[in-house]
Amino acid sequence: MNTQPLILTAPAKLNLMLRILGRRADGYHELQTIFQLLDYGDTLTFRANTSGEIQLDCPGVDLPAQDNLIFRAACLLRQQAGKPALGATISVSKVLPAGGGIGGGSSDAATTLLGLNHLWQCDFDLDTLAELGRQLGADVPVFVRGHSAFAEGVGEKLTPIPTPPRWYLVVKPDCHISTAALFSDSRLTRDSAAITLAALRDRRLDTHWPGEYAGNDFQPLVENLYPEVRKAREWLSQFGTAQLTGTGACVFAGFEPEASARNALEQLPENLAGFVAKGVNESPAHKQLAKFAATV
Ligand SMILES: C[C@](O)(CO)[C@H](O)COP(=O)(O)OP(=O)(O)OC[C@H]1O[C@@H](n2ccc(N)nc2=O)[C@H](O)[C@@H]1O
Ligand SMILES: Nc1ncnc2c1ncn2[C@@H]1O[C@H](COP(=O)(O)OP(=O)(O)OP(=O)(O)O)[C@@H](O)[C@H]1O
Repeated sequence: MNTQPLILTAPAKLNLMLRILGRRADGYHELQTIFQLLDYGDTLTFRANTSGEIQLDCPGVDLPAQDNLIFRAACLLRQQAGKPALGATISVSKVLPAGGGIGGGSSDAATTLLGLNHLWQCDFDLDTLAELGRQLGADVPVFVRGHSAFAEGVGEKLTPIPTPPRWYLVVKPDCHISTAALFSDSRLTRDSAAITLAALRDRRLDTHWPGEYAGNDFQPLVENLYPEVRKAREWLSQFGTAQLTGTGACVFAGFEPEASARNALEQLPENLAGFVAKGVNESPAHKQLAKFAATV
């Protein structure tokens, strides 16, 4: 066991496009999406021990510890390792809004699997950790694998895909959207045509990529149910194409250079929250973990 403290960033994601292709017999939906990882996220500090207890300090997440995805990820990993004496203290500095469509809870869970797998010396490979992650949520595997990617299935069939260097302004309207409620809404469009990975790859990686393939099938329904999301998107549209990420509530637009994004952030109306982040092809958590493994 490695008892050194390990500090990792749990990055946010954006869905640069999202198509709902259909509903499976188990109620889950077949999707196509592009996950864009961001160089911005929650900070998790892990300390491993042999107390058999997982202690979590996660201010800002209003849930009993046993429901927190971080706690659930740690317990699932320990169970898979078959070593009940494994323990850890985990403290979290939370910046990603829950119910934002930027995958904060999912990313926290994935980062916990990666961090404790290393400290506890479980030595599970990424395939095993991604499968454990899938049991916690459809968005967890992409954060485990740590690459911006084209995703199919329920979001777990991942093909890494390079994305253009770009900055994003992410805006959070003041509302919380339940992913489960949206997926089960009878008004949701579920019959989009599939696109091919080849079609995406054939497009030049210019600043507008993925161009005509952008868009999000949740957007019309979300904007109907939550007028504040439509207003936020309309405000952001003055700077370029703006769209919903995941099931919302956040909307985003791409910028180049960084100063343009920061300039737009300064003009953000008071009733909206927002942040600027860089789109990256590799997760900051993976980079930090590789550095830690090399130095400790
Ligand atoms: C909308 C996205 O954020 C796009 O990245 C994801 O598809 C949602 O992923 P997530 O939040 O990790 O979702 P989960 O926690 O696995 O599931 C929440 C609920 O959403 C529904 N759900 C989720 C993913 C999916 N492909 N089909 C679904 O129908 C299910 O009813 C599930 O009960
Ligand atoms: N560590 C955590 N951080 C945030 N939310 C958590 C956490 N653990 C459990 N949750 C629960 O998970 C729900 C979804 O969290 P998450 O931050 O992934 O939402 P989201 O950004 O809308 O996700 P998605 O993009 O997958 O729709 C929250 O509403 C919260 O109740």
